[in-house]
Amino acid sequence: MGGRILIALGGNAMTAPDGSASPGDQHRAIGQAMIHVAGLIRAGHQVMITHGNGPQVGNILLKNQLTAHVLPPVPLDWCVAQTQGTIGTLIMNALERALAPDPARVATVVTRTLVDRDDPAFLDPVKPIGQYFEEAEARRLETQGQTWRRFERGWRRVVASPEPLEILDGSAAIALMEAGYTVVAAGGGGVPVVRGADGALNGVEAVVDKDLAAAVLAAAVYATDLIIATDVPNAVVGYGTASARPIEEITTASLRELYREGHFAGGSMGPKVEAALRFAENGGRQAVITSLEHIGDALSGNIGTRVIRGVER
Ligand SMILES: NC(=O)OP(=O)(O)O
Repeated sequence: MGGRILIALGGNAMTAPDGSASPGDQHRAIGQAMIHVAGLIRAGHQVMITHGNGPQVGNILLKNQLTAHVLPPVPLDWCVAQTQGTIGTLIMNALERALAPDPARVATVVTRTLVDRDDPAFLDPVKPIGQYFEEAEARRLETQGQTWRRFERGWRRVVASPEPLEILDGSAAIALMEAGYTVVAAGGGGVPVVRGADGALNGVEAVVDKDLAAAVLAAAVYATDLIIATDVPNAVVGYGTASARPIEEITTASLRELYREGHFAGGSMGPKVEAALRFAENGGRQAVITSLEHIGDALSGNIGTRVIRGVER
């Protein structure tokens, strides 16, 4: 029997290479991703899956806006919950297909993530969601109170992304896993909620970063390994420069130093590196950042950026 592995699936596992998220694109990408996940399950690992939702939640929000004249718009936390249901369903179908003819037990847990109402992130939206637009359209939507930022590929809406403090439904995920299910949990970073003075939970308008939520989930479910699947085989030092080099095995101390030096872009590799560091610093056996097609081999020791706790000797 192998370890208990949490796999965090990035956008390329759920959308086309250009980031478009049509139903066909999502079926194809998830179907491909689950072939790799099935390899880990067949190798005897207990697998839990979490996933992003940036393109999907942005699309739902846009539909809200376009239909506001006929239907009451729903809050952003509801949109996140919808993406957990849709993407969870696609993952369950695709994983069962990938494991056939072996029997598969797969379940998705609608998962809430506790955040702090006073998190300064609510005043500084940085999380990109949805599709890329031309500047003119972004500027027009800004006049309606939205925040947009320019990225390499165009303009994208950004929303608040508070720190995940606790995965509130981690115990349900563990119970299902111990009953033999492959569990999908904390999709899209989890549905963000805050606790009121009376102890009651309420949703808030935000999208939690799925990699940072994955680090919290991994600790909550006692995962031995965290695999962060993305679209590049390794994190890179000096990305975009002549001296760029891929990072292979690295200690938390060395990677933390590179992180402080600003080698990893916010909103892309930055949160993945931070999540890997948090997991390994808090006692996880190893965190691996690698491309989707390599996740089946990610535990063999020669693939991706492998973060292990410790300092260089
Ligand atoms: N919630 C989230 O971080 O999703 P993406 O990884 O798709 O941006």
